[in-house]
Amino acid sequence: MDFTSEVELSAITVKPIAFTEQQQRQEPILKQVHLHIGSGEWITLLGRNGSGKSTLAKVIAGATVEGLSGDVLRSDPSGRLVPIVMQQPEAAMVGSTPWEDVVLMLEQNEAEEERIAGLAEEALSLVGLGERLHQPIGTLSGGQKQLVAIAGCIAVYSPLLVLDEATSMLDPEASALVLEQAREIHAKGTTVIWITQKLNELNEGDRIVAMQDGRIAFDGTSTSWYERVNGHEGASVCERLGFDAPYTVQIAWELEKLGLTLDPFPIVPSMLAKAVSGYGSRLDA
Ligand SMILES: Nc1ncnc2c1ncn2[C@@H]1O[C@H](COP(=O)(O)OP(=O)(O)OP(=O)(O)O)[C@@H](O)[C@H]1O
Repeated sequence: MDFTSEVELSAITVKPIAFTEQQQRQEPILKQVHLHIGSGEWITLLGRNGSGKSTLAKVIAGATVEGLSGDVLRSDPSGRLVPIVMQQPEAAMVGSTPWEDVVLMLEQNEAEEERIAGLAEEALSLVGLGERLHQPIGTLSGGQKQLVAIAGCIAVYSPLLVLDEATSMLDPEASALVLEQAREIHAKGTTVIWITQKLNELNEGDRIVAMQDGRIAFDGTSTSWYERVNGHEGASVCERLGFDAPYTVQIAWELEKLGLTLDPFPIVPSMLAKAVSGYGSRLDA
């Protein structure tokens, strides 16, 4: 496939659909959103309930969004819709088994008929469902259903993958597995928009885009997301936007208060362990 997945949003505004007089007076769902998504980027899109994340995801995916104004530029000349992996994958599933579901998705995307069976099997094996190709969908766990949805995106070579709170209904183990699969697909070159409210899903080097009241309130690195201006409590963007930082970050902040600044700032437990052990060896020297 010879297309890339650059997306450029300029002055995007989405007004609520006016059903009632009260809704007519509502604030726009998205207000003057400007965003450039480069090919191969990983973007973690954060925001509280109702901040506009799903609406923005639909705009990025190229879905029809009523009340939309502004420019959406996609470098994919086919103009085809980007599949969105949702919170509840059942809603988008059409097949009765993982294999059937991915085959139907390939057919919808007009894949070459003789390649369909092989592509479906390959994509499902890639996400670890090679042994469950013909297991009834209803008997799969929530995490396995999400993996079927991801396999569908892999099979149709979507250049852009949008996952809208794909782990919100999953236990920690299944969440980690789904996130790991998305990270692997990204490592192979796919652009990924990972929508979440869980800060323990952030990683070093992620670009964070945070929504508040329909606007982009922050666009920067995961490190600057947690950076406390002059070390003051409550002065990070994370705290100002009302998010609870994970324990790793809270420990790093506590150490900062005691005068111990860790470099690089730890986002995940393994980084904290490494930073602390490095500090210990400096003390020994
Ligand atoms: N078609 C519509 N007409 C009127 N209001 C809408 C419409 N679609 C969404 N909204 C409102 O716009 C706001 C943003 O919705 P959106 O689903 O984008 O938020 P979100 O950040 O994804 O929330 P959540 O995390 O709860 O899924 C919400 O207050 C929602 O009720």
